[in-house]
Amino acid sequence: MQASNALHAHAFSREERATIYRNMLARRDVRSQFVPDPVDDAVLARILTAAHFAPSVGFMQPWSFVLVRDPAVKQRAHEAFTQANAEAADMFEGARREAYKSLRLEGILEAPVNLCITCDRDRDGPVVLGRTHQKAMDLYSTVCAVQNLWLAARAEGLGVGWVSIFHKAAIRDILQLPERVMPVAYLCIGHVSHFLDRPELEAAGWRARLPLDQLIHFDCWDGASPSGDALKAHLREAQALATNGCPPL
Ligand SMILES: Cc1cc2c(cc1C)N(C[C@H](O)[C@H](O)[C@H](O)COP(=O)(O)O)c1[nH]c(=O)[nH]c(=O)c1N2
Repeated sequence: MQASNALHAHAFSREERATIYRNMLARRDVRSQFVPDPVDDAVLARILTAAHFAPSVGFMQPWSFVLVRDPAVKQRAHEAFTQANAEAADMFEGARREAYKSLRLEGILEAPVNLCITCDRDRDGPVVLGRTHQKAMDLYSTVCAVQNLWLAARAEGLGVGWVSIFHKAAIRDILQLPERVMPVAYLCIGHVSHFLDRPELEAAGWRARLPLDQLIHFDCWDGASPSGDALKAHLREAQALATNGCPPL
């Protein structure tokens, strides 16, 4: 009993854990459900703070945040999306192309706030602890900041939609980013009429969520584990709960 108490000493309470999992399960990529109500600066400050407290390689904190509220800038971003999206549609064949064209893949003009999260590739000089052998670690760190913001926004009742169908050069040009600064995520942010209970691409029949138990490997890619079946049973159970929006507790 003592050992068990010690094991759980640092865990959040069951209720708190349920809330954290609910946050992750209820987060959605939002494109069509934005409403025009403005986003309060205090709320924006909170979700940006969540982003800023993300992990980063060597504590590099390579991110910056370009907040876009000017309709003219949004308009330019939307035009850049429209051009890239037409090119994207042509990359798919036949029925898949038609299906692609029917998808809504951005909410740039409707979302009251657009936010580009960038990565300054030189922020801590040429040699960064933890990034010595894999230069992309600064980009991965920036994506951690994106995810923090996305989850905090969901907790605040704000929708976030990530738009990546752009030529990077177009976003760079529109936002006048310096050469060393990479646009990592262009996000549309705002209050929503509602949140969908599953991914829009799943609901549209574009792609289904994969079974997690088939994505687990033991010790190496083709490895088997004597206790693997037990873990896989837990995974199936947890995924079934999560699929129904229930915290897997
Ligand atoms: C790096 C990256 C880039 C994009 C996305 C996500 C990520 C992580 N997603 C959102 C994506 O389609 C969505 O996350 C999945 O379909 C799963 O849905 P939920 O996020 O769970 O609602 C996305 N969605 C979209 O409509 N247009 C886009 O350009 C992109 N780009």
